[in-house]
Amino acid sequence: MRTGQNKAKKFKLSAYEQRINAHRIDPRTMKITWRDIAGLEEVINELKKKMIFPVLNRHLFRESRLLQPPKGVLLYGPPGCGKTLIAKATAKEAGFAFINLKMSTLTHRWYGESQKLTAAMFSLATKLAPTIIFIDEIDALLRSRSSSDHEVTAMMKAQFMTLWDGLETDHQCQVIIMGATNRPEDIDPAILRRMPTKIHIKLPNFEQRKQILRLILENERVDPLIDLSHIARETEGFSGSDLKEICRKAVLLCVRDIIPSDILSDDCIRPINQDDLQKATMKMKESKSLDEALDLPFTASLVWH
Ligand SMILES: Nc1ncnc2c1ncn2[C@@H]1O[C@H](COP(=O)(O)OP(=O)(O)OP(=O)(O)O)[C@@H](O)[C@H]1O
Repeated sequence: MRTGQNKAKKFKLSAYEQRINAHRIDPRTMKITWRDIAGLEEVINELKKKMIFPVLNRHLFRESRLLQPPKGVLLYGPPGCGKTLIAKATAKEAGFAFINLKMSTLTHRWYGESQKLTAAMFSLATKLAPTIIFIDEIDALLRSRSSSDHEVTAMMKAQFMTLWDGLETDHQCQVIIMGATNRPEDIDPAILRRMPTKIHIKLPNFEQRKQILRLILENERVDPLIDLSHIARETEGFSGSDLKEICRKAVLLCVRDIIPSDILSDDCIRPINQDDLQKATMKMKESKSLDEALDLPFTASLVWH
């Protein structure tokens, strides 16, 4: 398969394209595959059917303008539920070039700069096609238009849409914008129309939480008596990212048991047991309720306490 990495070498890139190119990830070096995502089979199947299949089999749809892959896909839902994971795995599995940007990468205090970066993003993606441009926090710029819009923002939004429509006209050009947001209600309706495939990635339910826990602990040493159903029941309202943090905290409990012994053999860290997972869950609950009390968006704490 000819990947974006190979193709990029064949093209001369402008200075602005090179700046965007710094945000490109070669699908061959990407580690994430469908196997790294638990509980989202329906989402994966929808993406395979609506996006990957038509791009990889474009010869079948050459004559039809109606059977083209969408030029835009919106992934929306609460933080930490796998939107970025899904976008990366889609690019990896399909072998598409992947440009991973935050909206803030394109915005510059000088409109001229923003305009050139936006144009470079589209031109680089076209050169590398098939390409997924993944834009996290897509609502940050492409919010509903209002009279309070800064003139620069309004102009940039207009330019973005014009270039996007240019892709639409060239129906053989395989560039797909995948936007992610926690606030779909804030996105400009004109932008939403350009993303006909909208996928809601919700907080995981009981079964999904169990599957995520199983996957995260797959390669860890765990006590065979561990009851993941119990932890899944205890963690209603938790995201995949929260569950990962619980497992990380549980591993830290095992490590803490061996400190300060100094000579360590491979199997000196005991397996994670139910008690570790339950203690870690309690810690996470406390930390989440503190964040809620302070009205902070929850971010997994990186400090063990
Ligand atoms: N369904 C899942 N299966 C396996 N791991 C998951 C799943 N959902 C979340 N995770 C874990 O949570 C981490 C964060 O997920 P990700 O960055 O994809 O969330 P996101 O929805 O893009 O969040 P944000 O809106 O904050 O950018 C992942 O790296 C992974 O470890």
